[in-house]
Amino acid sequence: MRISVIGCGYLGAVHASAMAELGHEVVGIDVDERKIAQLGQAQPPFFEPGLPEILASGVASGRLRFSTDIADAADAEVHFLAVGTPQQAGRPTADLRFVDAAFEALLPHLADDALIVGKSTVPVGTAARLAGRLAEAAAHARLAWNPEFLREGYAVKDTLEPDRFVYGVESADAASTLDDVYRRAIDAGTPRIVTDFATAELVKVAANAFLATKISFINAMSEIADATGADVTALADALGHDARIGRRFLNAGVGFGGGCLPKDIRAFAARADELGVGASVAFLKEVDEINLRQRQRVVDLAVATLGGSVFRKRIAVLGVTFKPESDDVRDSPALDVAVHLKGLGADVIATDPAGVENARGRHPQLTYTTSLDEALAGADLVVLVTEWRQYRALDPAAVAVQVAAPRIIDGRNVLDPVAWRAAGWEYHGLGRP
Ligand SMILES: NC(=O)C1=CN([C@@H]2O[C@H](COP(=O)(O)OP(=O)(O)OC[C@H]3O[C@@H](n4cnc5c(N)ncnc54)[C@H](O)[C@@H]3O)[C@@H](O)[C@H]2O)C=CC1
Ligand SMILES: O=C(O)[C@H]1O[C@H](OP(=O)(O)OP(=O)(O)OC[C@H]2O[C@@H](n3ccc(=O)[nH]c3=O)[C@H](O)[C@@H]2O)[C@H](O)[C@@H](O)[C@@H]1O
Repeated sequence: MRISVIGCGYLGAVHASAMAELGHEVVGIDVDERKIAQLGQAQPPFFEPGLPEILASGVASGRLRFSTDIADAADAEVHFLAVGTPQQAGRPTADLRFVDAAFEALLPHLADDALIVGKSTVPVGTAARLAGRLAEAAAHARLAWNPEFLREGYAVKDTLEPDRFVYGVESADAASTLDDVYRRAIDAGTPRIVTDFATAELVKVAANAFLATKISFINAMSEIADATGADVTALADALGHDARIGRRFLNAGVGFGGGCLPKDIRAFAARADELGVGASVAFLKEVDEINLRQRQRVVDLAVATLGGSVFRKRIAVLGVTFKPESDDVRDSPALDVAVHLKGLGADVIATDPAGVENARGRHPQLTYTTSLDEALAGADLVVLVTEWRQYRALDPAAVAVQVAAPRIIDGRNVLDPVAWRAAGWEYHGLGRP
C-alpha cells in the first residue's frame, strides 16, 4: 500500500521504517529539514536499537523516502499522523498545535477514499473534532484513531509485533484498511480491538496512567520501607508472584520520566477536569507528586550521605537519559537530579552511553563525559540514576580504587547491596535497608 507518515520523531521515524519493512511504499514527512535530510541518507536522528537496519533497508529498496513537502504525501492511501503532543508550557494540558497544523496541511492533498490515521496521543474528543473538520473539507476521506503503545528501546519490535491493535473507527471499511496495513501481524493472530474514537483515545491514556500508577505505587511503598526498615525489592518480588499483580513495572527508584508518561497523566487529569469528571482521576495528581518526590529523595540522600552538604563535592552521576537503551532526555529524572545537585554547589560530572549530546543541549551548565572512568575518577559520591547494562555490571572492587571515597546511591535499586558493602562501599538504595 502507499502510506505517508507525518511527523518523523521517535514514533514516526520508527513507524515509517517499519511500514516499509512490511513491504509498503512509504513517504515520511516532517517540518524539520535536518531530520529529513538525515533520514533520507538512512541515518537515524536518534538512538533506537534496530532502527538503523530497517531504515537502511527501506531507503535502499526505494520503498522508503522522506520529504519536508506535504504535497509528496498526496498519492498515499493511508496517512499516519505521528506529530508531537507535548505538554503546554506552564499548563498541564496537551498542546495540539502540531496535530492541527499537520491535519490542515494534509487536507488539500487527500486522494479519494484516503484514510487518515491518528497515532499521536491526544485528549479524548480530538478525533471527533477532527472528523467534523474532515467532513467539511474533504467528505470523501475517512479518519481512524490507532494509538501507539511502543516503548523506546524496543520500538521496532513493538511496532512490528505489538501486544494488540486498537482501532477507533466510524466504519468497518476503515478497520479493514488498517488490517491490510498490518496484515502480517493480523494474520499472526495479534489481537485487535475495533471500537469508537473516544474509547481508542482513552485506551492509550488509560494504559499510560495505569503504568505510571503502578510505578508510583511501588515508590510509595519504598518510602514506607525506608520508614520501617523493610526492603521494597523483596516486597516487589513477593507482590509480583501474584499473577494478578505481576512483577513488571514494580521497580522502585528515581521514578518515571520521558516524553510520554509524565505529560500524558497530566493531560488526562486536565481533560477529565474539563469534562467535569476530574474527581475520577484526581489520584493521577498524587501519582505525579509521588513520582516527582523520588527525584528530591535522591538529592536529599546525596546531601545526607555527604554529611549535610554537597557543596564542592565531586559527584559522578551515572546516566542522563530517562531510561536505558534510549538517548531521550525529555523529563529525565536522572538529568533532573544532576541539575539539582549542581544547583546545590556540587561539582557534578554526568555520564551516559547515549544521552550526553541531548543532555548538553538542554543543560549546558553541567559537565559531561562519555567516559565512565573519567566520571568515576576522584568522585566523593557515585549516583546511579539510569540503569544502563554497563552500570549494573560494575565491579565494586574495581570502582572502589577509582573514586575518592566509596559511597554510592543506587537510584534504581539494581546493584547488589551485599556485594557492594563487602567491597567496602557505603551503599544506599531507595527503600532498601
Ligand atoms: N516516543 C514514544 O515512545 C511514543 C510516542 N507516542 C506519541 O506519539 C506522538 C509523537 O511523539 P514523539 O515521536 O516522541 O515526538 P517527537 O517530538 O520525537 O516527534 C514529533 C515530530 O513531529 C514533527 N512535526 C511537528 N509538526 C509537524 C507538522 N506540522 N508536520 C510534520 N511534522 C511535524 C516534529 O518536527 C517532530 O520531528 C506523541 O503524541 C506521543 O505522545 C506514543 C507512543 C510512543
Ligand atoms: O506513550 C508512550 O510514549 C509510551 O510510554 C511508555 O514507554 P516509554 O516512555 O518508552 O518507557 P517505559 O519503559 O514505559 O518507562 C517509562 C519510565 O518509567 C520508569 N520505570 C519503568 C518501570 C519501573 O518498574 N520503574 C520505573 O521507574 C522508566 O525508568 C522510565 O523513566 C509506555 O511503556 C509505552 O507503552 C507507551 O507507548
